Amino acid sequence: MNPLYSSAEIRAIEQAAAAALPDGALMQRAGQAGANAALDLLPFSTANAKVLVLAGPGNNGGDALETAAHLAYAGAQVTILHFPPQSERSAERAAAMQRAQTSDARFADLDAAAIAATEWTLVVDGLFGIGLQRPLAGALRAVAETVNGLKCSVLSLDLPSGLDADTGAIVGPDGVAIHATHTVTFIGNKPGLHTCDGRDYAGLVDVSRLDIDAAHFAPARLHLNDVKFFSRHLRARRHNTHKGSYGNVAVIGGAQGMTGAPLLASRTALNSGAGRVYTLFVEDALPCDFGQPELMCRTAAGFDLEQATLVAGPGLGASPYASDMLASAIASGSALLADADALNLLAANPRLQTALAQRPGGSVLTPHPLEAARLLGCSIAEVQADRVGMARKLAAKLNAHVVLKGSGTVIAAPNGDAVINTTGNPALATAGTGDVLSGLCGSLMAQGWPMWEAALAGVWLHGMAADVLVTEGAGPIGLTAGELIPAIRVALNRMVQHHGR
Ligand SMILES: NC(=O)C1=CN([C@@H]2O[C@H](COP(=O)(O)OP(=O)(O)OC[C@H]3O[C@@H](n4cnc5c(N)ncnc54)[C@H](O)[C@@H]3O)[C@@H](O)[C@H]2O)[C@@H](O)CC1
Ligand SMILES: Nc1ncnc2c1ncn2[C@@H]1O[C@H](COP(=O)(O)OP(=O)(O)O)[C@@H](O)[C@H]1O
Ligand SMILES: [K+]
Repeated sequence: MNPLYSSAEIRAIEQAAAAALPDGALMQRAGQAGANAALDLLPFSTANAKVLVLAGPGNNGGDALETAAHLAYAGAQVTILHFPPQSERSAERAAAMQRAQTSDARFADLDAAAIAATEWTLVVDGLFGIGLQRPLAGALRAVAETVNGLKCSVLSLDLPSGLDADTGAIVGPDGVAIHATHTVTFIGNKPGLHTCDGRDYAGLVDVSRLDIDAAHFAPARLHLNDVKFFSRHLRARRHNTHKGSYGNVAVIGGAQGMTGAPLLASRTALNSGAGRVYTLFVEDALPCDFGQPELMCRTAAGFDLEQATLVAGPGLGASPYASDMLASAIASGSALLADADALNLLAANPRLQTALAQRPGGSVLTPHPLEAARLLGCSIAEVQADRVGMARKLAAKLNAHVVLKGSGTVIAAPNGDAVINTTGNPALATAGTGDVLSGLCGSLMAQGWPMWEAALAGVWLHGMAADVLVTEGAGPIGLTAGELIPAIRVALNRMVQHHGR
């Protein structure tokens, strides 16, 4: 089920596994896995391949030296740029060094200009792994910047050097990281490869467990999103059903000048299967959504909030009336998703936060990083520096299922379970896509999905729809939020056909 491990967990697994193995076995296996991944990226005639191997001062550098020796034995022209430790730190690294020295790999003290002057087939990045403690500086930084300017493939060992394995943030301040096209990561998969800057810097990720016994892996509390987590709720429709069988959604929003947001959320809710959808306006209601006349457009005043799953926030505004409506939604017994302005109103009102946290059934919150920062009373940079930690913190604080949006969306439950999503792309970086997501999650909740699974499936489908549209050429540039809606409908129906019972 795609577990993700923190660097502390990886070190514990590594220690336990190493204790039962001959000295250096894990580094040798890492080197073999690195070489296999590299060979996959080289032409069949290895002798023509020019490979630059960057070997740092720690054990990641040891993995690189092992990799270099294997590639040299396979016939590639290997050049090693070695950053030696102040004193050799481990017997295993020393043994790796010896193997590299006795191979045909060439050690060369290349500066940035010399690196840039050669046409490399591949660069293998073994500067730093999970032991990085500060930003890359001096010669290391210059090498990383030069490599980032090359056109060839770049394979990072364990993780792109300069990236934080736990958070996916580039270690700073003002840090740089190797921009890899491929990463082979060792022992277990790592959250930092999949969120924040991780997706941009890691490229295609492959996990090599180094043949470590499964008994050494404790159950993880963090996973990559997987259809298996929610597939049992993908149900084929029974013939003997009617609109009342598929739930009601009421989207609460639509202040003056912001009527588009609740319409996008409402249209998505309808097109993803909710039986009836109400669009509730806190100011003057539109008479009808002429593009989707099935929606029931009403003023929020007088609507019985007990009769629908509530999606509060799209275009809600910050008026006292909007705040009162949110308070009523929180006080209702209906399932509740809060997005956008509802989150800003919550951030500004500790009493609403207390009421939300005390809801017996909990709630779903879908903040982007700025909304999360407001709710947590910190900066956007602090949220982005630890997206998983901050999503968990917010989930615990507000007793809610939190969807922290952005590249590698994090879904966190109040009990600390968390998932990083793998679908989606920068086509989604456009106005209104968040409204589509809130309507989709609300729709699944109205159709009886538990909040956790609705959030996982909603985020998955939303990203999948964007991925399909990009494959078809409708993005990433210029995709509009409304185009996601029919693509989500197709993706959902396909998933039900494939997995539903
Ligand atoms: N020990 C083992 O048995 C295994 C280790 N593995 C590899 O070892 C890596 C972890 O090794 P380490 O703990 O040695 O850590 P790293 O190799 O990531 O680097 C740590 C070393 O770099 C120095 N350092 C940290 N940041 C620096 C910076 N910005 N500038 C200059 N120097 C800096 C540290 O003082 C330390 O000497 C993993 O990522 C993985 O690649 C794998 O070989 C699996 C087995
Ligand atoms: N670069 C990106 N990669 C992947 N997903 C993205 C990216 N940028 C935005 N998204 C997704 O798009 C949606 C944007 O939501 P939000 O910021 O609330 O937009 P809006 O308020 O305009 O609707 C979220 O689901 C977010 O995860
Ligand atoms: K690395």
